[in-house]
Amino acid sequence: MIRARGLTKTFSRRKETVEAVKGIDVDVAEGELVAFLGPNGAGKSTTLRMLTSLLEPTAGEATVAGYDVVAHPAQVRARLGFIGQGNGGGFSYKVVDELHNQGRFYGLAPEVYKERAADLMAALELGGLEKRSVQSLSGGQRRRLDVALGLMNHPPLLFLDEPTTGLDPHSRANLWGHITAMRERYGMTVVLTTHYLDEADSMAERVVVIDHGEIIADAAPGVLKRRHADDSLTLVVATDDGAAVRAALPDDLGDAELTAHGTGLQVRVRTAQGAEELPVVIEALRVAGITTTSASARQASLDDVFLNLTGRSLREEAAA
Ligand SMILES: Nc1ncnc2c1ncn2[C@@H]1O[C@H](COP(=O)(O)OP(=O)(O)OP(=O)(O)O)[C@@H](O)[C@H]1O
Repeated sequence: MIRARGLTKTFSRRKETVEAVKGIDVDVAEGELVAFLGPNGAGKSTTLRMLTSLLEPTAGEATVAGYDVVAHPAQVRARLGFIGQGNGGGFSYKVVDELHNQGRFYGLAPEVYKERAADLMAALELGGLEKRSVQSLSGGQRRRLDVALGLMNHPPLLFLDEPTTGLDPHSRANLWGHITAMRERYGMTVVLTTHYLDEADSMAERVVVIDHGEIIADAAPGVLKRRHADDSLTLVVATDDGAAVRAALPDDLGDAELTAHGTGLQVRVRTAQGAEELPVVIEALRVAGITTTSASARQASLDDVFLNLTGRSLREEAAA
């Protein structure tokens, strides 16, 4: 569905040159749900804008739905829905007029766009809001209207630029439910950008991690975590004999970090096995005569992946 090679965008601002996207290669197959994840300014929006033909690449090439984005922008646009950051159209328009205008924009016949608008309003929980002005809608309703606008031409490919930014957790979950339902209904390929780690982790089938205009990792969230981060186990033991603790721990664990904890020690180890390793560790300590007083396992997150790849925390950068 998407094939990009050496895609590059350089902006010139006064004397300054910004290399926003530095020669990325990416393929997206039909039906995939892919999230571009990265901090502010990483080049996510610029990539999306090139793939949607809104912005001409400085170098490289991309085909979307079989058409070159530079040579055939009209054919590309006819096959995709694009939901940018906080658009939502003319504020004073009524919801239903916005959808009908979008249908006219795509050259649909009135009976077609009216039926689609009614269908999408029902499917996206916008029923009853037809006559309301766009500016009177809540943030979550606005984003659902954005999704409806992006789907008016029944595109085989949907691009969403930070669809859930600014929404509360409940509205985010609700919008996700709608995006996945729409995807199943229309069999769409979905490409989105986000800087919400948990969202990329739980919703995307594939995460393309982008930093400073380059793709630094590209795989399913579970694969990224297995490849680039470890789960960790934290235990508190009732002894302050660090050497005995180290000697008792199974050999396949990483180096243990020991810190004083009351009269005992807190033990932190990395493991590729996850929580299943916890009973094994507790038993190994018990056999060595060491009592464990508390224990927990923490799963690796995509933030650990980003941290291990870049030395920076995406969580902190996203909050900054
Ligand atoms: N029109 C422009 N003119 C000059 N520089 C630009 C322009 N658009 C983007 N940039 C710069 O290109 C870089 C990448 O920006 P881009 O918006 O693609 O990042 P992003 O990953 O989408 O970030 P965000 O999450 O903040 O949207 C940034 O340094 C940005 O300042």
